[in-house]
Amino acid sequence: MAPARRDEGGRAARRGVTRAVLVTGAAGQLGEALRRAAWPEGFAAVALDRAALDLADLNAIAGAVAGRRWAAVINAAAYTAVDKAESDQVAAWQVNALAPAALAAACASAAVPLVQVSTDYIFPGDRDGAWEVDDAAAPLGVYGASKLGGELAVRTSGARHVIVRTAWVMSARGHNFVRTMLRLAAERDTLRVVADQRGSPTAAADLAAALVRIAVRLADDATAPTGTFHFSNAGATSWAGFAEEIFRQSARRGGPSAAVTPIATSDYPTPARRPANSLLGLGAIGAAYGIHPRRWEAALGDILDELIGAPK
Ligand SMILES: NC(=O)C1=CN([C@@H]2O[C@H](COP(=O)(O)OP(=O)(O)OC[C@H]3O[C@@H](n4cnc5c(N)ncnc54)[C@H](OP(=O)(O)O)[C@@H]3O)[C@@H](O)[C@H]2O)C=CC1
Ligand SMILES: Cc1cn([C@H]2C[C@H](O)[C@@H](COP(=O)(O)OP(=O)(O)O[C@H]3O[C@@H](C)C(=O)[C@@H](O)[C@H]3O)O2)c(=O)[nH]c1=O
Ligand SMILES: [Mg+2]
Repeated sequence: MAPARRDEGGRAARRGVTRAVLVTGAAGQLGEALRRAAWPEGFAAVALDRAALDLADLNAIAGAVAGRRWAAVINAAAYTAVDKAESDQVAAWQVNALAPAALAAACASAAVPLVQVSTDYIFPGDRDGAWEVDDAAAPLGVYGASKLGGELAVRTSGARHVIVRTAWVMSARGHNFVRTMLRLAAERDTLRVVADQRGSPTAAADLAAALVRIAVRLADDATAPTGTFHFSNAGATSWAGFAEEIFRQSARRGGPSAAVTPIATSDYPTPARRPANSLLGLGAIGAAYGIHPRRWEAALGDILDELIGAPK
């Protein structure tokens, strides 16, 4: 348990009360990481997967929030299939915008703070430099647009809230670029990967630790900072640079690797357009919450330790 949090959690623990935080999307990368995260003494995650709470069911959402005195709610569920969303708009908006609207309305009624997770893909990506929390959003695709709809619903709900935008989430489990690259490398010697889209890979575990800190602070402190923040691991790369680092670190551990041929986005046609630059400015979350993420290469190392083993 995190010693820094003993005071807040300790009071509840002494009273024998566990303060429960409702987590949606329990089976996703972030939901799993929130379940495994180190919660401070006195706090526990109650993580619900789709079978336990289907976000397509707005009445079920209202019932889940009203059914218990939650310390906070973290919405880790989302429709994350970026390309499929282009031809499946209603489903994407249902999960990414209407469900957060229903969660936020229920949180507002129950006076429960809400942590909503959003994405770098709400930005157009059409200039260099990091995107700051108050920069104008202009999503290029349905996924980003639906996630922006979710932000707006939460922001206007009256619920005390924090919206955390993140990027390029990776984990030893679930669907992500690291696992895709390792799988493809086992089948091919050379992979073509786009080199003109830049961003920051982010370990689900690191994001989860930041969200735990934020949710606990919101639960404990009525003056905790609210609003919109960014969290990614530190540093920037392209998808091609990311792939090269995956294979460099995988090879060091005796895992699969492949040569990476850098290509242009125009040579890798996909249904959804993606931002060319989606770097997120981390100043706001550092100033408000004292959260200063480590570099993405180190976070990737932990994931490969888990997937492959320690470096030889
Ligand atoms: N993955 C990424 O690269 C990025 C993610 N984000 C955001 O981070 C958050 C977490 O994403 P991540 O964990 O990576 O995503 P995943 O795709 O790994 O997990 C999303 C989870 O949401 C669940 N879900 C989808 N639809 C419903 C529904 N109708 N009812 C209940 N649950 C549902 C899925 O359930 P099931 O398993 O049953 O399909 C899945 O377990 C999301 O808000 C996402 O938009 C932001 C930037 C990057
Ligand atoms: C598999 C593959 C992908 N690519 C390209 C396609 C795309 O431009 C880029 C990344 O592809 P992916 O489909 O893995 O990533 P994508 O689904 O776009 O990932 C996004 O997911 C959502 C949920 C987010 O919120 C974003 O932050 C981001 O993480 O790599 C290649 O160039 N070569 C390849 O072999
Ligand atoms: Mg994808």
